[in-house]
Amino acid sequence: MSGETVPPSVVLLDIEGTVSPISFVHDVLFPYARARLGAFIASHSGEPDIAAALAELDDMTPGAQPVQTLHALMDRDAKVGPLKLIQGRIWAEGFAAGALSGRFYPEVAPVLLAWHAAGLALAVYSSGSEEAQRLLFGHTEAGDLTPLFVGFFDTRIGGKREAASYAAIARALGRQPAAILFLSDAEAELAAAAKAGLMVCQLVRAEDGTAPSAAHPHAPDLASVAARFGLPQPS
Ligand SMILES: CSCCC(=O)C(=O)COP(=O)(O)O
Ligand SMILES: [Mg+2]
Repeated sequence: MSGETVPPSVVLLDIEGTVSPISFVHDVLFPYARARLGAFIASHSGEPDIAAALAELDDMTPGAQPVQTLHALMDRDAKVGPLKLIQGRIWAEGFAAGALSGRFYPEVAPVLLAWHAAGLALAVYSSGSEEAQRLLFGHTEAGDLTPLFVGFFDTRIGGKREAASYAAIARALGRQPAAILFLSDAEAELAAAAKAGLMVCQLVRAEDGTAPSAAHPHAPDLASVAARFGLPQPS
């Protein structure tokens, strides 16, 4: 362990660019949802959560067709609740049909299993909806990894660039912020988490072309995070 004195007891994980390649999210998941938005809305608009999401979209762009608004939000990769809810519901159908499965970097499942076996608490914080997070971790090549996690947090707890969101996650987990290590590829998210008192480490994935931050420690994969923060390695 270099520099750090007390190893974390909780690891909080981002998804895109941290445990899953950006290309999987942008070239597989997003197009899958985009191609099905119209049909999904036509057949689910009467469901209360979808009706509420459509009303939120209408507030954003009054009078516009919801599919148009969703396309515009997707074009700028907006991390907003109604889009993430609808994407998650479309992915749920894809996972259920066997058309989608999760893609993770190869060391992720073995490292998470080792951390869990050693008693570390694991949690997820992603812009993807809680439902989508559970689907992804429920359909990995190593099987269903959802039992490894004590919490799945999405932007309903707050934005990922807001320090208050990380303080709220610490409270929800019943832990001190300083006991939590947050892993993300995004510098603005790491800055917000550090401001809330969490330990942070940036994942700089070669496949994603992540630019290393000068402000935070960084590592190329989860095994290197383990080495740096005194966490267990897979056997
Ligand atoms: C099944 S998770 C989908 C990920 C997603 O929708 C997204 O916007 C990625 O955001 P992240 O916060 O994980 O970088
Ligand atoms: Mg990310």
